[in-house]
Amino acid sequence: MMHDMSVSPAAPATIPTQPSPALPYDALLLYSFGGPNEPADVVPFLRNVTAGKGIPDARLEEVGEHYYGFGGKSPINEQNLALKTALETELAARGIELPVVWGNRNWAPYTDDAITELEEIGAKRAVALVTSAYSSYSGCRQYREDLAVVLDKRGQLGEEGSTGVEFDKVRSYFNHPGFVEANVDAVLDGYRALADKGGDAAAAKLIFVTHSIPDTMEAASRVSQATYSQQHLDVGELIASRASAILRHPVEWELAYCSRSGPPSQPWLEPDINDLLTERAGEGLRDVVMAPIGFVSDHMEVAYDLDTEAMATATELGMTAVRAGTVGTREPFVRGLVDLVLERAAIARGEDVDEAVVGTLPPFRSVCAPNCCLRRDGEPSGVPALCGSGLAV
Ligand SMILES: CC1=C(CCC(=O)O)c2cc3nc(cc4[nH]c(cc5[nH]c(cc1n2)c(C)c5CCC(=O)O)c(CCC(=O)O)c4C)C(CCC(=O)O)=C3C
Ligand SMILES: [Fe+2]
Repeated sequence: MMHDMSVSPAAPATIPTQPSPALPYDALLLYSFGGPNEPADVVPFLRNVTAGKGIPDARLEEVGEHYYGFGGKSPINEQNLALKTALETELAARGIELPVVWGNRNWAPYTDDAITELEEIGAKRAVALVTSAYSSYSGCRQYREDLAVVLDKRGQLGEEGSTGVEFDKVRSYFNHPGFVEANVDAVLDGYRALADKGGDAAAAKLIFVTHSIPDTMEAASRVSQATYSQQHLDVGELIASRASAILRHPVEWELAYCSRSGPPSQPWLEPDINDLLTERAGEGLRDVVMAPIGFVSDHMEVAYDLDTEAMATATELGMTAVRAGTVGTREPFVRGLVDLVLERAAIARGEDVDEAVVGTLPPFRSVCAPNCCLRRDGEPSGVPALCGSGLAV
């Protein structure tokens, strides 16, 4: 394996590999959601996120309070900077020259800022790495649409796609070995933390948590081989069975959701983590490890919905609960992301690639299908999207 430095003598990191394994790409776009840095950012950030989404004002005020409770600052930006540094370090260690540019859909540095930076460094063809592991409108297509919308505003969207910097995207990576391995490590740390807290690890339930989405978005996400929830269930089984093998006791697990929004009349994926804790406590469950596999780092949803709200619920119910970490900058995750970038590059070069994958689902598409991950089934978004087979909506 390329990353196994033990098999080759130490080489200076400055010697470029010829030809670069990242070709045809000359830059990596670390593409994320964004979040506020200070109280004055909160309302404009929420406006950016919710433009035209029909989220009730009451929900927005409530979410605003979550941010104000943390000084108006989301942890997400610092975490993305840490991931950027980790990616740069991993690329340098492998002798790969590929500048990393960071951009967000909803806060500075915006997509537009990132494209400007790409132009400034002379990039012609970038590969986008989105900070969402699972495929759905929110975690995939919305990023692809944002690229097209921003290029259009810059006067750089032609019939065939970008007339400026070109973009491809790394596939949804929830079932890549690096992501799964890092989550197994995080879950094992969670079980250790539970034991430290006096919990009964052998009797504990492992509850995976992810962001809820509307049922309609879930249904539309199936276009790419398996729906959003099925993707979680597939890696959940894998993470739990691997953790169980290492812990040497059975690990029972379930999937729960957090951060529901939208009007109450609109069905979203359930059970909510708080409802599930309440129900299981009623059945006698005392010990819980919550593992937020739906998030790649400790976003506000993790800091508020899990560490604050769900923890309070668990405490009220008399449970011993811990929250496992997110993959963050864990070594297997970062290594896996760089492997994925090189895999995407090989696909772009037209090579026959053996895509690394774990679980029962196939590797997700690197080039999205025309109707992939629409917002709602059968309803074309009306917005062109990059990184697919054509600009078709
Ligand atoms: C699947 C999914 C992910 C996981 C994948 C990924 O990681 O990308 C995710 C991530 C995130 N969501 C975030 C924040 C928000 N999401 C909102 C609203 C929504 N999210 C949705 C889905 C998802 N969202 C959906 C279907 C909506 C309804 C509106 C719509 O249909 O689009 C709202 C509006 C208020 C509210 O309703 O809560 C906010 C403020 C932040 C930043 C956190 C921080 O600051 O640390 C992050 C990383
Ligand atoms: Fe969200």
